[in-house]
Amino acid sequence: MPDVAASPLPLPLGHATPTAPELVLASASPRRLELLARIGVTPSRVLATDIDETPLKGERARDHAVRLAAEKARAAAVLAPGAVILAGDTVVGAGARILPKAEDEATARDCLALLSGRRHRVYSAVALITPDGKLREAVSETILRFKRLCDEEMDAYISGGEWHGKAGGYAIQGSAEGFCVWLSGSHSGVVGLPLFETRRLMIAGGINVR
Ligand SMILES: Cc1cn([C@H]2C[C@H](O)[C@@H](COP(=O)(O)OP(=O)(O)OP(=O)(O)O)O2)c(=O)[nH]c1=O
Repeated sequence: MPDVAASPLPLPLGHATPTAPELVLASASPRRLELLARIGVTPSRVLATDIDETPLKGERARDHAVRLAAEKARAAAVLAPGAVILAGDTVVGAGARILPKAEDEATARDCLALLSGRRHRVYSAVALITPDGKLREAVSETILRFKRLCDEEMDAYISGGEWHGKAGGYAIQGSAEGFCVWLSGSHSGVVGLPLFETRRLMIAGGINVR
């Protein structure tokens, strides 16, 4: 009969060690929580941060996403010392422009007009701070092309409200996927947390992930 007591017990998923530090998700985005659950990770706490998300002069979309994810993680680390902190940031870039997070209809409409019939990129950055203070960072880049949108399509999309609070004024996880001719990169990244990069960072940080 095997010596059951001697065999190591599997650690609960999403935990670092048997005396695991708590895992804090530094994000108010419900999408990030749902995406993390898909790789078996349940944070012990969710902490929304309030950082200035204004792009720096001349800042590129990729650099902006990486900087903001790190700033969110650092802000949460101050509030939860000794915890493992995970943060993310998703930025839509069209040409040299960083598109805003749409908080009103006019902004969402401007974003859709810019994205209509052309390619754009979504950068989704993830930052992990471990209790030793080390910051690990990763970013996914996804290229998407939307069909040319007619006025009726734009009006219907705007009245549906899915754009609210979303970078670039759309949510690929909703009806906007019907506008997407193709995408190349990370679907989870576009939604808010690139799961391949996130899982890799967590494993590098000593977190047990499915
Ligand atoms: C492009 C795109 C973005 N988004 C979302 C992901 C992010 O929640 C949001 C971009 O804003 P973020 O600043 O990345 O995140 P947030 O403000 O929602 O949350 P927090 O700063 O507290 O972490 O846009 C979608 O849900 N679907 C999409 O297709």
